[in-house]
This record gives sequence, structure tokens and C-alpha cells, in this order.
Amino acid sequence: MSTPFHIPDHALLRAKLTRLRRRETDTVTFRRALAEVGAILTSEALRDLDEVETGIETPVGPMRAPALAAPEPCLVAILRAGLGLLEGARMVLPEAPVGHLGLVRDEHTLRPTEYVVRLPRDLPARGALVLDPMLATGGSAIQAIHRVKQAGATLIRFACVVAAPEGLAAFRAAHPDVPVTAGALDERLNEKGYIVPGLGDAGDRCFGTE
Ligand SMILES: O=P(O)(O)OC[C@H]1O[C@H](OP(=O)(O)OP(=O)(O)O)[C@H](O)[C@@H]1O
Ligand SMILES: O=c1cc[nH]c(=O)[nH]1
Ligand SMILES: [Mg+2]
Repeated sequence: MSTPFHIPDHALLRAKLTRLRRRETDTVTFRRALAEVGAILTSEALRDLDEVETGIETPVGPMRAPALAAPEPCLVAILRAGLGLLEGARMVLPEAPVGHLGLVRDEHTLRPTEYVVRLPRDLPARGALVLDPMLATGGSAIQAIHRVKQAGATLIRFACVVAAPEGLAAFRAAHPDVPVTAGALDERLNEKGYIVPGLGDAGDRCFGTE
């Protein structure tokens, strides 16, 4: 099986991504755009959730109407930058339980170190959408999905804003069963492991710590 990879064809998504990429975008604008992109990517990543038909009454009369067949999936944010996407994701799924995975990449080895694991109890029953703006070498996302699987989830999806070909290939090799929804697939990684052209350090830009 090969990981399904989907870039939504949406003018708003592209325009908001351009805002995120601009060097001069300030922290407030960056954070707002990241949340908006989080809402769009969450909707797109979950567009194929199972539905059932149910009988309802509108103010005008009865009808058969679609509803979700199962409780909403959990949202899992990879700290820190995933918190920016989470803000928008929760607008779309306000009732979803939220998990946090703290991962930070060593700037020399580019390997992630885990510093927080806090996952919802009903992850196995609900499944999860894991959120991180950047899929660079793929190390952080691969580790995060590993943790979510370890916690018992089988139905897992991953959403990111920008992916690098290197990271996508590594992710596909590690988790071929996990579909990826992304805002864009960029050219490559540079010698420091940053995505080119990318948008810089998503965590620093979101939290004003540059
Ligand atoms: O695919 P990778 O090579 O693992 O790189 C991607 C990771 O790097 C960034 O996090 P960072 O380590 O900078 O932590 P932060 O969000 O706290 O800034 C980003 O948010 C991803 O989690
Ligand atoms: O380009 C990149 C790569 C990793 N992490 C980021 O925040 N940006
Ligand atoms: Mg960072």
C-alpha cells in the first residue's frame, strides 16, 4: 500500500499559504492564517468520514439527512507549531478530544526528541487526525504517528501545510497506511533541514520566538 497524498485544489488555501510564506508576515497575521489553513486542511483530510442517513425535522418539515456514522476523530497536535493548526481544526471539530505530542528537532542531527505525550483515552475508538505544519525530514511526524499507533489507534490521518519530497518519502515508507493531506509539496530541504522555499520556522513564526 502507498500513502494517499492529497493537495486540496482550493484558491483560499493557496492564498493563505502565500501569506504564511511571505517573510514580512508578522506573528499575529501568521497565527491567524495558520489557524485558517488548519480549518481548511481538517475539513479536507476528513472529507471521507463515514456517514449515515437519519430522520430529522426542519422547521418546515421532515427529511432524511446525513450525519456522521461515528464520533469525531481525535485531534493530535505536534508541539509547538501544530498548536497553530489546532486552533482552526477545533473550529471544525469542536467536540473532538485533543492530544498533545511535544517533539523538538535537534538542529544538528535533525532527529526529534520527545518531551510530552498526552493522548486521549478514546484514541483507539475514534482514530486521529495528527497536525503539524511542516513535514521536513519526516522524523517528527513519523515518531508522532508511531506514538498514536502505540496508543491503539488504527484509523489515522496526517495533515501538514508544507511537505518536502524527502519527508514525504520517509513518511510513506514508515506509515504507508496513513493518508497525508498537505497545502503544498515544495522543492527540497536545504543543508539545515529547512524546507525550500517553505515558510521558515513555523514554531518561531507562530509564537514570536524568532
Ligand atoms: O520533519 P522534521 O525534520 O522532523 O521537521 C519538522 C518539525 O520541525 C518543526 O518543529 P521544531 O522541532 O522546530 O519544534 P517547534 O515546533 O517547537 O518549533 C516542525 O513543526 C515539525 O514538528
Ligand atoms: O522548514 C522547516 C523545517 C522544519 N521545521 C520548520 O519549522 N520549518
Ligand atoms: Mg521550530
